[in-house]
Amino acid sequence: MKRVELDTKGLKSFVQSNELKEIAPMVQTARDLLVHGTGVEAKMGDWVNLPEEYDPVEFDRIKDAARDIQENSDVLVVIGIGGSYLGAKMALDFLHGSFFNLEGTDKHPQIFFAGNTISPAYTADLLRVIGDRDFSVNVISKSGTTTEPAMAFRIFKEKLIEKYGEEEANKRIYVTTDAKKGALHDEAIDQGYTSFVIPDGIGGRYSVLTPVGLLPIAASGANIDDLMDGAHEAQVALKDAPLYENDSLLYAAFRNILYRKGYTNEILESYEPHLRFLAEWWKQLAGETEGKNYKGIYPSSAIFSTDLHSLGQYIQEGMRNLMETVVEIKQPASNLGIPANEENLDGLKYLENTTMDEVNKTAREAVVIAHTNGGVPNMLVTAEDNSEATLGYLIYFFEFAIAVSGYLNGINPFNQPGVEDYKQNMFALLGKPGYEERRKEIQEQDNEKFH
Ligand SMILES: O=P(O)(O)OC[C@H]1O[C@H](O)[C@H](O)[C@@H](O)[C@@H]1O
Repeated sequence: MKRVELDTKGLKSFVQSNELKEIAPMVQTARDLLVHGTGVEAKMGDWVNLPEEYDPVEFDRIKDAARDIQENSDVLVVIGIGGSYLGAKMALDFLHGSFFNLEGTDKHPQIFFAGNTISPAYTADLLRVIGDRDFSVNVISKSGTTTEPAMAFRIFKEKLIEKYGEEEANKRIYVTTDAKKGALHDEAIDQGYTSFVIPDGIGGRYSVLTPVGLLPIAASGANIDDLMDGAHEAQVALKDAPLYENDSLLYAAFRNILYRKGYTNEILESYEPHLRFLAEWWKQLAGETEGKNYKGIYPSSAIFSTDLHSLGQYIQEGMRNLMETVVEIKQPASNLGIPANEENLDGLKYLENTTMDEVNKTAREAVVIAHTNGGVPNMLVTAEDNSEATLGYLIYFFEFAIAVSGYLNGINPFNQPGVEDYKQNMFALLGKPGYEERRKEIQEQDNEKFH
């Protein structure tokens, strides 16, 4: 068994073999563009070989920094947004479960995330939760100029300086940013912050296996050597294997066959709440890679069985433009039996010889039958366990499939021009110097009323 496998039983009545045969050569071509670096913006495909090309010296520096943080901090605040946030958060939840921060141990700090919102309430709440405890900050921004993390960095840097004075505060600031340019890069040089590099050839949503994810993951006590080994296992298994022996390529092929048949929304689901952020990370990876030229599968997510009680009605009987991809952990970190109860007032006696995991997996089987019968095609991605190696493999599996999907649909998988519009408007409305013209345009638009 590979660490991650694709099960397509839930596609039987939706996809014909000839359709897979028809798309096969196009999928192989898209993969070749990615792997041979001949596709558009190929320079951003360095993550493909990252598991065997990452810098071992910086990797050891990350582990050293993680140890320092574990020794001198009760809290680590990770400041970043988008690809500079979601990968680390996803990994911590996947590896450590839903209550990592509440299981206070002296082995690792609590790890909180800031700078992924402009909410003063969220930020003030976090400042209050930290209180007067010892803390460090890892500020992450590839561009070094994104507004949300920059605002949060000012706030948490001020708190560090108030608590420790500038010299000690500077020792508690870890920067992950561009190797050569950007406001964060320049400040790190000026102030002597410990800093790590986001490689030029790896964009934010593909950067979780760079220092962007590795420092927070290492600080949590997880084994980043195993993480990279798992990603390397995936690179060996997936990079060159032909379509029919390549579950990542098959996932790309099937989701695109379904997309072309009108299933334009993909819901990534899990029956494990601690995989909620796996879907959040995947939504940026898929949505920001594919949503271009007014095309692309819209990525959404759900946690079952919880959301079967809220979204179940729509999925069963709403518009038939949905496909579902369930991510399931074969060997969950824990399992529980159903306690015996003589009175059996709840009628659960029939479950007393099963475990919660058996019931959870049976629920998934039952839901797939109901939803496929209702006209919703289903795929199942099975991950062996919630180990670092399996997570590394899973990250590579999805990054590879989504980038191939992008090339398959003739778009640039590595840019994100569409995120600039709102930023220009925000800067104009906030009165940022240089945006006066844009501000005037917006005000003129405002004056146009329906007649
Ligand atoms: O890492 P940064 O440069 O701060 O960018 C953080 C995020 O913001 C950008 O607007 C893009 O939407 C994302 O692709 C990126 O991950």
